[in-house]
Amino acid sequence: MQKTTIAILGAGAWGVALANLATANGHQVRLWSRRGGQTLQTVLQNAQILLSAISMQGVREVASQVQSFPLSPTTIFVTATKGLDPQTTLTPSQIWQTAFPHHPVVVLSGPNLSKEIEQSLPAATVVASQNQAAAELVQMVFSSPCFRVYTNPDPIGVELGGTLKNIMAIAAGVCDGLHLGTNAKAALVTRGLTEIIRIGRSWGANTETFYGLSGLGDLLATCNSPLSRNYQVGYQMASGKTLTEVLADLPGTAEGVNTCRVLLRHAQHHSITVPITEQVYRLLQGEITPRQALEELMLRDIKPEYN
Ligand SMILES: NC(=O)C1=CN([C@@H]2O[C@H](COP(=O)(O)OP(=O)(O)OC[C@H]3O[C@@H](n4cnc5c(N)ncnc54)[C@H](OP(=O)(O)O)[C@@H]3O)[C@@H](O)[C@H]2O)C=CC1
Ligand SMILES: O=C(CO)COP(=O)(O)O
Repeated sequence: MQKTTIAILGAGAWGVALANLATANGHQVRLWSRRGGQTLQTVLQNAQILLSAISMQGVREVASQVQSFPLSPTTIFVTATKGLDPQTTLTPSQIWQTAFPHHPVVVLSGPNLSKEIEQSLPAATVVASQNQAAAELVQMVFSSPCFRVYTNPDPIGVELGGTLKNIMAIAAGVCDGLHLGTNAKAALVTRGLTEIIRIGRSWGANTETFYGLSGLGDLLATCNSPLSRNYQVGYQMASGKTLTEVLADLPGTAEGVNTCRVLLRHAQHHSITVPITEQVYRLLQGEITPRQALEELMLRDIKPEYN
């Protein structure tokens, strides 16, 4: 295929892994981070694709910095961040689309623990956009024998799957840290998916998307792997550490901590029932212990499975 010039913003674990995938396919990749040597303007020059793998906390600020530089009108934006903006509850793709209303925006999300991808272990992901041609171009850029990329027409569903599973991964870490067994874990992950779908639908996402790679797929990966930082937050809190202690030693970003706070506000505002998110929130706030969170979930009013 034709070689593409790609600017990747964010040189953390995920930005570097994605840069390596595109470089291995022969594309010209420039990586930017606020600590790096190259200026943002240099990195953006002639970029056909601008991929953001910035942590949520920096997305709005970086999007506004990018607005001050000239870009080709056909530049495609790709967002790989899994979070929600604390001030606006916007998703990263909504932030990029608002800042660049005339450019195609593609969401890249899936069960993609970067440490495994760096080892060239096989993985699959999803690129989702309302602009099919843009999604197909990004699919070509990243596809390889060890990285299988699917397109999807539901960007908000794909993005929310990756974002909301981080809260469930914290809960799954607690479940494993307390040694509650396989039945408990299966119940938690399944009810977690129900909660994700309930929230996702209120955002206009398609239910079907959450049964795919970016929903169930990422939920399974993150809830079952000690490589997940979000899982580690829950696991280590269940072993008695405080959130501050866990975060002090955590390599990289655990977006679920911030997402949980933002989401709870959104759920309360829209009257959405989010029992797991609520308990994870209270645990992160230090209001309850992991055991109390478990009791709260087990002792809720009994009800039909679906309503
Ligand atoms: N790692 C993984 O397995 C995966 C991660 N993701 C998602 O990708 C995103 C990044 O994750 P990951 O790479 O692991 O995280 P890291 O913590 O490793 O890297 C975060 C990156 O964001 C940058 N950043 C943070 N805040 C700002 C800011 N205010 N302004 C500019 N840059 C900023 C950091 O810059 P600096 O180094 O200067 O601090 C760094 O380059 C997260 O949303 C995560 O959920 C998605 C899929 C897989
Ligand atoms: O999103 C991820 C895997 O798909 C990475 O999970 P963590 O951010 O919990 O490490």
